[in-house]
Amino acid sequence: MSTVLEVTGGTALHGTIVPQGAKNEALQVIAATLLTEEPVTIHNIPDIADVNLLIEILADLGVAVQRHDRHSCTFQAKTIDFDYLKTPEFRKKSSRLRGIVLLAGPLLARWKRAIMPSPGGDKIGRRRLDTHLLGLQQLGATFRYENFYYLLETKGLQGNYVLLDEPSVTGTANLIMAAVYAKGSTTLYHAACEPYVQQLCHMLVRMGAKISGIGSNLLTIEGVDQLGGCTHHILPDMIEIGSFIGMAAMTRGEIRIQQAGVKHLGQIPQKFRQLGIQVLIEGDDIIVPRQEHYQIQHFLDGSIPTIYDHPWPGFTPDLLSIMLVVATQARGSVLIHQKMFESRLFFVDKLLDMGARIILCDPHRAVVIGLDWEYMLRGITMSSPDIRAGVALLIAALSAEGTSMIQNVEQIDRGYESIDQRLRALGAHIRRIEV
Ligand SMILES: CC(=O)N[C@H]1[C@@H](OP(=O)(O)OP(=O)(O)OC[C@H]2O[C@@H](n3ccc(=O)[nH]c3=O)[C@H](O)[C@@H]2O)O[C@H](CO)[C@@H](O)[C@@H]1O
Ligand SMILES: C=C(OP(=O)(O)O)C(=O)O
Repeated sequence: MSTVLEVTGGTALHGTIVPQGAKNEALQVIAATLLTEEPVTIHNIPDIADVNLLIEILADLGVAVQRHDRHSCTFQAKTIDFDYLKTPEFRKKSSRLRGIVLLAGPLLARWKRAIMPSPGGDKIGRRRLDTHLLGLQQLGATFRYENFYYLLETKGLQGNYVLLDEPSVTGTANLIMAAVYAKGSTTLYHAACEPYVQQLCHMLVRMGAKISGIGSNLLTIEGVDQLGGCTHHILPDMIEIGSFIGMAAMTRGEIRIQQAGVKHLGQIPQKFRQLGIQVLIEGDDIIVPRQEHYQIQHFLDGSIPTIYDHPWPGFTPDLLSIMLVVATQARGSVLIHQKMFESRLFFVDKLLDMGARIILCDPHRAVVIGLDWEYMLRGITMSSPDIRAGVALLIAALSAEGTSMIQNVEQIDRGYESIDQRLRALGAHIRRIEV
């Protein structure tokens, strides 16, 4: 048995939707609950497969997890069952989750040893862990590869100056969580500074950590002896918000995205505007009004625009697949350049089958020549290769004429909460079927 989404496209989406809490923030802050023996309560946790799996793994490790409702939990990490980290069960679970790498920093900081297994997550190209391991080494850890994991140990972490190899998001989070207990002062330069890393820092400060430079790529952390409990609220998921903007445009509908955390969205609204989509801001809501056509904006010199990813405050790589699919019905052409990951654009083959005009130049670049509704995409059967390509295909299916079947829905469920149910409330013809 497998789950398939059956989508009959061509219906404009209408109504109001509230974004879920951010997946990538949730993974960081839930891992950070390991840093204290006191209770930490987290609100606005998205009810999605990846986050639920991390919570399950913490419970397996011996953390007391109390669920208050679908989106709130209290975690209390008094002790940890280290033997569990070497079991086949842990190996199996960790191989389904990228966020598992986030346990290394807190475990090392509090218990002086940790395991970093070969993580799961999206298969979207090489995803190296050098920044994590070399950074932790500079804070006084040793590491060696054993079987399916890196074993990290320390006699006591020591503050240091660490110039990160690249501004890795989870790498920065790991180093911050290790440095809060390192002796003396740590400087992290070339650090990732996206809102979810900032949120982690704010939470740690509320727990008693001393961190300055939050929001910049230069963080200074003065080690402390102990952290206490706190309450934390997760931001809205910016990738989900971008996905809803794309759905509104591609179905020629009108959507209000409520409580979107507008000031944390960085370049996202302006990049959609570059595709010609109206993105209106009203208080903390985003409104995408109905538009018959959207015209891609040229660069000032009149040249064809490029939309590419870049570490924050640049444009997130996780929305490029969505920009690409939205461009298929724009007026004009755009080059989509996915710089960070080399296997994320292959899903365009399915869009070609649906009738889109795209030239895949190489694994990183695709030129999209917008159809401007000269004709609609056609519904087909397709498989979701990764979480964001999966949603891009879902957007294409919602826009297309006829019925599409999207297989491998587990990929979408990793990061989007009850997506079929929530889209039905906006008028989509979508149902989840077991085949
Ligand atoms: C669980 C989680 O939080 N996952 C996110 C996190 O993954 P993750 O933390 O794993 O991603 P990293 O930030 O480490 O980098 C992702 C990839 O981009 C490459 N790279 C990174 C920085 C850079 O300046 N140049 C460059 O090429 C890296 O080599 C790596 O292959 O950040 C990624 C980049 O925003 C997002 O796609 C993931 O959704
Ligand atoms: C790449 C992503 O997720 P992960 O890092 O969890 O694989 C993503 O969220 O787009």
